[in-house]
Amino acid sequence: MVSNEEVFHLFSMPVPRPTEMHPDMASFSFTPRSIPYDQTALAVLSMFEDMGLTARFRINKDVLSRFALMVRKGYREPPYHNWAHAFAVAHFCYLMFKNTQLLNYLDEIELFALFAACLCHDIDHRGTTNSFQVASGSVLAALYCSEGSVMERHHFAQSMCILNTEGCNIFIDLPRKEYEKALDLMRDIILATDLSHHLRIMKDLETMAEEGYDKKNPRHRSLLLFLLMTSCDLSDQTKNWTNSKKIAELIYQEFFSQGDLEKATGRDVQEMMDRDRACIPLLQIDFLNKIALPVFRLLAKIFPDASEVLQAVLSNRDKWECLNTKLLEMNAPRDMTMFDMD
Ligand SMILES: COc1ccc(Cl)c(-c2nnc3c(C)nc4ccc(C(=O)NCC(C)C)cc4n23)c1
Ligand SMILES: [Mg+2]
Ligand SMILES: [Zn+2]
Repeated sequence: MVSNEEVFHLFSMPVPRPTEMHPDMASFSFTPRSIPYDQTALAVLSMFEDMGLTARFRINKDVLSRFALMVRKGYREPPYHNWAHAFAVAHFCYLMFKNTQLLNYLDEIELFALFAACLCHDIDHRGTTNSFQVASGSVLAALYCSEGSVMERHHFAQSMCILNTEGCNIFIDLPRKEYEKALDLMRDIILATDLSHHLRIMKDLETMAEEGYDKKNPRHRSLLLFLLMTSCDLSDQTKNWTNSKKIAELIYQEFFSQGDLEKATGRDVQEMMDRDRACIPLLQIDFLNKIALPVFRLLAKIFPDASEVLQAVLSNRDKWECLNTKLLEMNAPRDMTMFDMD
């Protein structure tokens, strides 16, 4: 639970417009990680306000304050899957609202659920993967491994716990039908953050982009929400090279810590988790080519106003190619030590 002082401190502050917090907060090139941790809760309120969600859904300011603080507190401190990641993910959702005609594609309840899901989507992450949960026989695996998406089911369960906490339910004043819709959307969107789910629907996403988005088609509406969620989840790759490289450093700190644990317990280690075998530039080129670029190509095709983010990802992929060539020429290691170099 968050203290009443914390809630009162946030609740009593006038909510600035996002661009009053940071002049370029509404532009795709803005890096949300440059917002200090102690300003992020106010920034969440500011984005809710600026998207018109507070007014449209009569979200009580002290409930929204308590919700934002509870969600932030629900994150642990692994190198990557922490509150800074969740905040950056939600900020990209806000950028899509500000830079595209998002409400011509989705309705407001879907935007509300998407933004809330972005904030909550990795809550209580331990910095380890679904397969690690199952292999290590964790409590979460015991709870969820029969359905798969172990961590994502836990993130959703934790989110529901917060909504069921006194004074934290931002959906509470919605009419019953909209309330149920919002929670169903939260569930489907958070479960869709499992990359293996994304890989399963890639063909359907491509078909939808080919045919053209049809907002009267419920399947298209769901697919679009999942594409938007994955775009937000990978949005660190749409920023400048410094950001992209820093994110890789954080992710491989997490992956290699898991690999160390797996080695210590005599289990098989995937190459991308093994600090002695992983070649970071090659792994990143592979991830950008096979996962991130297809996502942002689809996003740019459906939202031409977002084309600049695809260019940024292409540029980062090219930077990894250059860096890989340079390290090869220098016969330099391409492991964690590469992050010490510029
Ligand atoms: C959308 O859900 C997630 C969940 C977890 C993570 Cl870490 C990410 C994520 N976000 N940014 C990145 C970057 C820059 N590189 C990554 C390299 C590999 C993988 C990975 O999981 N590879 C195995 C899989 C393809 C079977 C994920 C990477 N990633 C996204
Ligand atoms: Mg996740
Ligand atoms: Zn995430």
